[in-house]
Amino acid sequence: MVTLIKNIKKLIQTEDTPRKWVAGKEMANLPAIDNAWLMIEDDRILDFGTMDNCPEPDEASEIDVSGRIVMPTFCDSHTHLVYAGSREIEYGDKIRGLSYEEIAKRGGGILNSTKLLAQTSEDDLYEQALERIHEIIGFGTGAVEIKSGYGLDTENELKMLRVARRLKETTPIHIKTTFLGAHSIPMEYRNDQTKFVDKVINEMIPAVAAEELADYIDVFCDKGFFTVEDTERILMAGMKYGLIGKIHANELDYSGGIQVGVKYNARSVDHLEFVGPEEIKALQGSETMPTVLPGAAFFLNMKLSPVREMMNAGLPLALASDYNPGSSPSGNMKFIMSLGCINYKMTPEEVINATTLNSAYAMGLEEDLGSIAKGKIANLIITKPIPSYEYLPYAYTSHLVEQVMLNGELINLD
Ligand SMILES: N=CN[C@@H](CCC(=O)O)C(=O)O
Ligand SMILES: [Zn+2]
Repeated sequence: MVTLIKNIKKLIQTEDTPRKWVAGKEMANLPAIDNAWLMIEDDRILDFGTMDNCPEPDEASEIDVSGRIVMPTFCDSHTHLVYAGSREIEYGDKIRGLSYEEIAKRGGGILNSTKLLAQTSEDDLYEQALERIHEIIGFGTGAVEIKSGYGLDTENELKMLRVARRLKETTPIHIKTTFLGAHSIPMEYRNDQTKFVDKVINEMIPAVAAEELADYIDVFCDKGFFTVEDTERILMAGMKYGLIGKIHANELDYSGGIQVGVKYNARSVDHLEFVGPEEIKALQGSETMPTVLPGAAFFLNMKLSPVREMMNAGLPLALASDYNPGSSPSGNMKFIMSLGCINYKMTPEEVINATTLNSAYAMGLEEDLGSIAKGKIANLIITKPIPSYEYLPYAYTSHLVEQVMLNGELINLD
């Protein structure tokens, strides 16, 4: 089946030669074509160009999008969107002055979600997560990474990852899964953290691998959570089963998480509030995507990651939502772009690069998604009529996504 999208006001993030990512000063450039057409065959992009050269295929369904911008869907490379219930009670505690770490020390935070998850059936968990998947597709997300990490025992970690697999089988969004058994230390292991790490390595990882439930392996390598040594052991164990690293690093301190991630060739290191010259040096020349989570820093009112320093040092940068019940209860990537612009002083071009091509790389999907290029999967956002692409992060609470196409098919967003 051929589809021709005509009269596109601006087609953005176009590519003639495929790039794996955009780095440093290049992030300020956003390739685009004014007054464009885009042709799709089945689920892939066939070709694109300017309207003065628009093809007239015999049999094609045509979509006229006058006044609208077309761009690749967002790739959200860091979420925890399979979770049970919510944590708005803690939200009140935070407002009254407790820090994220203090709440965690008391057995709240992640462990609250662990308790709820254990009481929730797999079917119920699936229904809750499915609603979030529909929500984020409506926001224009076409690919999402989903972590486990609220199970913290083998049975419940598997439950989370089976739900993620079922979402992959039953929805059109592209899903990558990450095993995050080392997300928090359960209360009963607080006096013997090594024993818990042993359990992750000897029991959980083999069980996850036996069912082929994960693409990546993650560790919360930070102050009060897992050490560099723990992280190193878990990464090595996961890599034996073909799992690639994707590390929670340097959210709460200079944890060494970035260095250990790079050492084991992690796909990404994420959060990155605490980044100095040594961390930047470690990332330079590596294949690891620095990924910042503006939603979590905003919601927890944290120190901001030095993104300008990283980009000035020639690094690429991705942004993701971190959709989760504790530190970022939103998967709205357009709002993430706005936070990137407002709080981190990134330009609209930089945030679009960070939420499309670079975040596709951060989840291993850059060959298929993240830009408008011949042969890539036709995952597209068609905006409402808007004056410019800068208007997207600028109008920070307006819903500007009119249609979403996934795998060449328009999605019913009702
Ligand atoms: N920082 C660690 N993990 C999550 C938070 C999970 C939670 O609080 O439920 C994050 O990425 O922000
Ligand atoms: Zn996270």
